[in-house]
Amino acid sequence: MGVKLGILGLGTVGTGTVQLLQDVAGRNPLLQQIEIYRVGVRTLDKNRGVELPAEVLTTDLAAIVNDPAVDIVVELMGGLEPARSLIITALKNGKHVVTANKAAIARFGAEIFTTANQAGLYVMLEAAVGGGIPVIQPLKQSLSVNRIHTVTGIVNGTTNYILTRMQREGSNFSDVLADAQTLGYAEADPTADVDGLDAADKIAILASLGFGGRINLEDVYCEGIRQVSKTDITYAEKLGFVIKLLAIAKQYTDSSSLSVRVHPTLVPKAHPLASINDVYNAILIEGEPIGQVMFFGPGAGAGATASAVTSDILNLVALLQTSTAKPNPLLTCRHQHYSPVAPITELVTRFYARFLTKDQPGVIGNLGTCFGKYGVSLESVVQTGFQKGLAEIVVVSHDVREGDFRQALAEIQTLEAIDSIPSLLRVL
Ligand SMILES: NC(=O)C1=CN([C@@H]2O[C@H](COP(=O)(O)OP(=O)(O)OC[C@H]3O[C@@H](n4cnc5c(N)ncnc54)[C@H](OP(=O)(O)O)[C@@H]3O)[C@@H](O)[C@H]2O)C=CC1
Ligand SMILES: N[C@@H](CC=O)C(=O)O
Ligand code: NA
Repeated sequence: MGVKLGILGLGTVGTGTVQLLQDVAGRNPLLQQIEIYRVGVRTLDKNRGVELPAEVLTTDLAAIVNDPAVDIVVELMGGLEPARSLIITALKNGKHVVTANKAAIARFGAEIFTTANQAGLYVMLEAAVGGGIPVIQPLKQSLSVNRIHTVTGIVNGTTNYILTRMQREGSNFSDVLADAQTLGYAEADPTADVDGLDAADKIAILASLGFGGRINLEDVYCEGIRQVSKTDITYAEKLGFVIKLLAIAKQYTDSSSLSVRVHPTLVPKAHPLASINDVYNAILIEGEPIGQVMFFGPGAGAGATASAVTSDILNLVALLQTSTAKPNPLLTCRHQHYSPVAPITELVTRFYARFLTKDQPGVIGNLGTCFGKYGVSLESVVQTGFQKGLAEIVVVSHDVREGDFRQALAEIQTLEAIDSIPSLLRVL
């Protein structure tokens, strides 16, 4: 047969991809030219939900990437090692690579793309961001004539699923996480989802494509959703917001640096990202001259992610059939420099903060005075609840430099009437 695949991993995404490739009727006819030649797994004695000839399954993944018969290596095992070394070896052996592994690309992208470019090979990663949503190829091709200003995304299905159910049902965080794991959305170690690290990997990749420079992952500010409480979801709702884990990359207008960050954010209910629920992802891209364009779809799960993986395989099959000696510049990743990323203290944004205070006269006045001292102006102040004999005060600020807001909070924390500041969230 035609093009031989060596697939590394037969878990959620690997199984979805094999199922798609084994059921090609009614899909693109080029799929008929693909042979599932080898599939590498950790253990052979698992029920996989797909039928494969015994000689196809192997636990020797090194043999797959070294096998001269393999044309394309499809890395769907996840993790950093041995995924990284297997990808590098595959490239050194002249094989194109398809991967869903945002963790490896965000950390080892420089090494992987340099190796690929030197060998005139492609590394395709549509499944790595937004699951089934086509967003990598549009950024590389259809949108690449634009000057990109901002990329704002809900790019982690697991946390969006958790926040949606917490909001809708008042459910408890850990029960909903268990459901997301059962549904195959979560990473092998779900802390990568919950702590925002998976979203940070993805926004680093999107920023790199959108702004044309590598992103050092350590420069990406990252907060997850562990501290988002039912109380804040309820307050946000009353104030006209929903809470979403947003990944944002933005070009500062007055400098060459970027803001690249992941954090739970209060999103106004009328904003297009506010209605993206469950495992769905959406990526809102703003650029010149296009204006706003939003990509929406399933961000995780076997079938959706298999669609993205298989579309990358299909692109490579088409290239292998029509191949010219020169790589297609719209499919490669060639930038070498790192984009400067500004520290989070330079961010200018609105804030939501919740305070527990003694219930005594003058507390709101003291808060206002302290904020005023650091140039923080308040958009709203509400005192509605009581918790364990303490008054609960919620403020939303106007746009303010994060460093100034934090200085004000540090001083407020020392006020005698302040018990604690249980929540601090940014507002879109
Ligand atoms: N799940 C999703 O919705 C999405 C996942 N992704 C990405 O896709 C990749 C795969 O994810 P997913 O399918 O969920 O992961 P799973 O944990 O479900 O599957 C991983 C597969 O890789 C195999 N594997 C892992 N390590 C080794 C090893 N050292 N040697 C041999 N085989 C190994 C496992 O073998 P065995 O079965 O024998 O244990 C398993 O078949 C990850 O990079 C993930 O981030 C991207 C988008 C969405
Ligand atoms: N764990 C990830 C899977 C897709 O990348 C998520 O929940 O989005
Ligand atoms: Na995608």
